Amino acid sequence: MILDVQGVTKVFPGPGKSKKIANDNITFTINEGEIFGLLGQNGAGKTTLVNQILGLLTPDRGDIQLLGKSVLQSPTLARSICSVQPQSQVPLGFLTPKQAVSLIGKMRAGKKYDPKRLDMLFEALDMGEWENKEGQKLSGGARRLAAFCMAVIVPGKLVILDEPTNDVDPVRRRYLWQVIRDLTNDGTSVILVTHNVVEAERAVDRVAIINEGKILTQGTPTEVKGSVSNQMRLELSLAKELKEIDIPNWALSTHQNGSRLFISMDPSEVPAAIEWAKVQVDKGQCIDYSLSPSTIEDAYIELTSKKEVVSS
Ligand SMILES: Nc1ncnc2c1ncn2[C@@H]1O[C@H](COP(=O)(O)OP(=O)(O)OP(=O)(O)O)[C@@H](O)[C@H]1O
Repeated sequence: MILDVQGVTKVFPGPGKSKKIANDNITFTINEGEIFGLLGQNGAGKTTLVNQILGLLTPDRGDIQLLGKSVLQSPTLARSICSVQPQSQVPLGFLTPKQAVSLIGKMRAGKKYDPKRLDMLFEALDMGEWENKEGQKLSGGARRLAAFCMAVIVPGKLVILDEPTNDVDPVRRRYLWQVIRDLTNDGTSVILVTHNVVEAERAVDRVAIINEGKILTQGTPTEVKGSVSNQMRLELSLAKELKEIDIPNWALSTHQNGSRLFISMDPSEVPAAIEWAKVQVDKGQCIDYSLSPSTIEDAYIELTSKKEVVSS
């Protein structure tokens, strides 16, 4: 086991005399070679948790062990075991991605630094057009990829990636997921912090959904899908001017996000759902629709809207 988080609680002072429980009795473990997703909305408590794993914050209760040693007793432990890509952009200034990544590589590995790994990473992520450009002149996506390479040029046993695909184009996202998966082949473990549940579903071995400081559920994507795993979902793009839409009685649950309406149903209702969706398009109520098996996003919405503990 690479990481063992047991009952971690972190409370911050809030406005006045109030308190903010950022992490509430969080427990999970990560095995060698595993990609573990930490999913949660803004303010769920993900960064607070990561900062405690890195020894940058001390838990009020609980313990965190890296490779069997407590981070609390040895706050500098994380430096030798973890590498991190932070959520915020890394300022490259006048450095080119190549200079920045090789600098980090030499700092971490010293004489053992192998420049061939940089070439391999840049090639795998198709970074040729940016590698010798000044960092401050690069797009957000290019800088994000450079920051990823800085984190993994000499990867620790645990690599923590906070929203690594933000601003990255869809083609390079795919390359990035492949590089992340390749990292695990030699036993490196990865924590992927994200709000992008759909992407996470494809990439992770196990996942925990965190909401208001608590882990609501954790397991493989299939386990986490749980109750929704046998459902289908209809997604509608509603017409802009639409105020209300009558929800059909076969709907098991609905969720609206801006102009996107999601309706879950039993698979036996698929013909009725298609018929109903066509009528909505004909009436101009919606622009288009799609039907798919329920995803981890549906489970996430169901869990976080109930705001109750399902398992831990
Ligand atoms: N130093 C602090 N002092 C007071 N409150 C804090 C502090 N750091 C975090 N919080 C609060 O704790 C809660 C969890 O914050 P955290 O940054 O861990 O969430 P997050 O899941 O990482 O969010 P995001 O996805 O937006 O980065 C939030 O309500 C936040 O306002």
